[in-house]
Amino acid sequence: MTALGLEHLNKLYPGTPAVQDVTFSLEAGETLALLGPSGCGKSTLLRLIAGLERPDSGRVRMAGTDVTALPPERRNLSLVFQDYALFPHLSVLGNAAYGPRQRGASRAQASAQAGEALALVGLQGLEQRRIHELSGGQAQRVALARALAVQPRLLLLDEPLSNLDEQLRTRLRGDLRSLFAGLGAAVLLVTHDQREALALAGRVALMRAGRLVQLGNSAEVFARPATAWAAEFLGQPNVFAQGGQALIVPEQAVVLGEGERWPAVQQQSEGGGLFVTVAHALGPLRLRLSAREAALVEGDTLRLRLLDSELLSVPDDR
Ligand SMILES: Nc1ncnc2c1ncn2[C@@H]1O[C@H](COP(=O)(O)OP(=O)(O)OP(=O)(O)O)[C@@H](O)[C@H]1O
Repeated sequence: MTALGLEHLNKLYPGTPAVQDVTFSLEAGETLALLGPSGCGKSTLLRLIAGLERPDSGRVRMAGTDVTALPPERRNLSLVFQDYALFPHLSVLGNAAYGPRQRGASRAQASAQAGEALALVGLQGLEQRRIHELSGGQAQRVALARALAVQPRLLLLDEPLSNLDEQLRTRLRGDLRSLFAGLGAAVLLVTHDQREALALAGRVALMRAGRLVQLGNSAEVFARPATAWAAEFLGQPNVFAQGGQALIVPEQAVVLGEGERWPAVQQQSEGGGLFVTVAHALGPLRLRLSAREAALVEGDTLRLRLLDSELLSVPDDR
């Protein structure tokens, strides 16, 4: 079932088209990551979906119903903010029970739903703690539990792991993936971290200056960026302008140790491996070589061949 449908959404702030003609849909049980640079409109889009902002034009549908004119509390969704926005004066249980209470559940019913949600995120036993007695990762889980306690059909997460250190992010990423898989709700996750998008979401939507540039299966979007800008944003180092188009040279297109000999103009050791810039006819080709591949560098030259079948020709929109 389609949990969320966006149709030609537009939102203009004075001087800034924050969201432009965005259309896509999200199925129940699916996780989609919204990815893009700072200021591209990710949070605005989330706020439009949540009902915290009204679009200038376009429609938001949830489970087939037009909710464009409905306030946030009537949309059957939960939003987890970047800073969690927990209530410091309430206990962990109080925070998690807040949503169900707001929606009219009895005290006992709200506690039961909160308890279930806290168990889902692995916080049993901490129900009576205050927020300031928690670690960053635990606070993040309380925010999630608070969102889950109302059993929403749609879960919106705005950079949920951005305040955590790298180690904790990696651990929570794994937890979130299995949590989402068991939830049955549609999940829309805003991030600017590509690894997070890949780890958590089946599909990725790539946004630039208010517009969707590409939307598709996560692995597919990373393997086949639709444009030169998308390729560079996703971390492809080798994107060359070529007759109005752009040529992407992915790692798997480069065969080392055979073919023509090229100058290796810059070499920098890095953790056993080697970063090399090769002065190729296409332009400076940046390669990251393993220790074994680095042995193929002969003084200041390197032989390599490009596999035509692995090269991608895309519009140059940089
Ligand atoms: N209330 C507002 N009034 C005016 N302009 C705004 C407002 N909110 C956002 N903008 C502008 O709209 C654009 C999109 O902002 P938005 O916060 O949606 O981007 P974002 O992709 O979420 O960025 P970040 O990753 O930095 O959070 C930006 O240019 C921003 O400056």
